[in-house]
Order: sequence, then structure tokens, then C-alpha cells
Amino acid sequence: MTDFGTRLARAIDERGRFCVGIDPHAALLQAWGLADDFAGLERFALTVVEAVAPVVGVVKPQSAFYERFGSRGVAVLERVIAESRAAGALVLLDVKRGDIGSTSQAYADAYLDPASPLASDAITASPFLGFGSLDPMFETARRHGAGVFVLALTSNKEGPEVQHARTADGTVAGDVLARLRALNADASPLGSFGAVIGATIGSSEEELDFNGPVLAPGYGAQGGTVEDLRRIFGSAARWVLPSSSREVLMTGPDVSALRDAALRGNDAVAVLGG
Ligand SMILES: O=C(O)c1cc(=O)[nH]c(=O)n1[C@@H]1O[C@H](COP(=O)(O)O)[C@@H](O)[C@H]1O
Repeated sequence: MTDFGTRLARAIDERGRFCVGIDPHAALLQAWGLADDFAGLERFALTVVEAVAPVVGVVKPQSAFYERFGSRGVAVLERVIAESRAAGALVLLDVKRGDIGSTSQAYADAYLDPASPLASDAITASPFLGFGSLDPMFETARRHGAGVFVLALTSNKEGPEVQHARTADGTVAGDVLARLRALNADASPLGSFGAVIGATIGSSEEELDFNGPVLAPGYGAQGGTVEDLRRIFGSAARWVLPSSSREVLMTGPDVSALRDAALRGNDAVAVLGG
């Protein structure tokens, strides 16, 4: 079994680093001329999969947009995951889970065990119940060649009140990154345990090189640009995945317009590899 870091490095080499978020917002369904109901969700999400999953390295469905339609919405999410993977994209399921350790194991089983209908290549996780509470997710990911992206410096304006808080040795975010560095030690070409660092954070005093991938949302609709990513990450930009949802999705429902937007996004961020 090939570990997630190796699979991601290959996906970036073959397809590029741009990650497309598949977030069926009510306003986008309306803009596409679809009803804000289960049938609209299904049409929207599967159109995006058809357009982008054959060409981008990573897609990131946000679970809440599917959950709001109950079990039928979750069934659409299962199809989004399976059909995206079948089309060759890695699926980073955005669920931002975090709980006491024993419950973290259940989340790990739900999203990272290949036996689950929601099995994905990686998930987003929240370390704010204590980094160690995520251990079952790391262990399950290791066992199945999956990845975990841990929130560190998020793109929202409220994030710093927790993430910049001081600890004995630095900041909460610095501690998250140090622990990821330890988890990824010795991995080559990169580890399977990533951080979420928003493209909107301006700059950071933290050491952002931790031998793992970075999900960088906030690129596009939230205002983040390639220049921002260069400034924030500098020489650590090699494994950054700029992620954009609304800016790409608003070009639908035409499949080729969506695909062109994804390819343009990919081209625009290719410079980060150099
Ligand atoms: O983990 C995430 O994906 C995430 C972390 C973060 O710090 N900021 C952030 O916007 N996100 C997600 O990234 C997506 C951003 O969407 P757009 O602003 O439409 O590109 C949404 O699905 C957010 O939930």
C-alpha cells in the first residue's frame, strides 16, 4: 500500500497542485438555475465531479453542504467521493472533525477505513480538543495509506484568537506544526500529515516547513492570491495545495467552463513549485 504523502506528491507532479472545493451552497444552486433540494444538490455535485475530477489532483467536498439534505445528501457525498476517485482525483473530505480519542476512532473508521462508504484519501481535522485526541485518526490513516490535514492557521478572521494564543514554548499554531513535523519525520518525499493554513493570513512568524502538505483555502473568493501564497510560504511552498470553491463553481453549470476554470486555476498556481 502506498502512503498518502507519496500518492499526493505523484498527483501534484502529474496533475498540478490546485484543489477544487465541491461546496454546493444554496446561492450557487440558485445561480445554476437549480432548486435548493436533493435533486438540485445531486445535479450540481455530479456536474462538478464530471468537469474537474478527471483533470485536477485533489477535490475537496465540504460535508455540511451534503448533510443538510439528510441521508439522501450523504448518499450524494458517497457518489462524489467514489466517482472523483474513479476519475483519478484524490479526495480530501472536509469534515473538520475532532473529539475525545475514543470518538475520534469512530470518525477515523467513518472516513479513512476503505470499508466505509465515505472512505476518502484524507480528511480535515480539528486539534482543539488537544492534538493527542487525533491519534486514532493518524494511526488509522497510517494503516490505510490515508492522510489527515490538521487545522493550524485558518483563513477566517476569528482563527487567531485561539491559534495565536501563547503556550510555554510559542503559540498554539506553532505547537500544531511542531507535532506535525514530528509525525512526518523521515518521510520521503513528504509525510501524510498536513496542515491547514489559509491563503488569507497575511504572513506568519511560524516555521511552516514540516515535511508535509499544506491545504491553503481562502484562495480566490476569500481574497487570497498567488502573491499572498509566495509571501506566506516562501521556500516552503513546494507542497502547498491552494484550494478554491466558489470562484470555480460560479463558472458552472457548463461542464467545459467549469473544467477551464479548474485548469486556469491549476496554471496560475503552478509557479509555486519553482
Ligand atoms: O479546512 C478547510 O477547507 C477550510 C479551512 C479554512 O481555514 N478556511 C476555509 O475556508 N476552509 C474551507 O475552504 C472552503 C473555502 O471556500 P471558498 O471561499 O468558496 O473558496 C470552504 O469549504 C471552507 O469550509
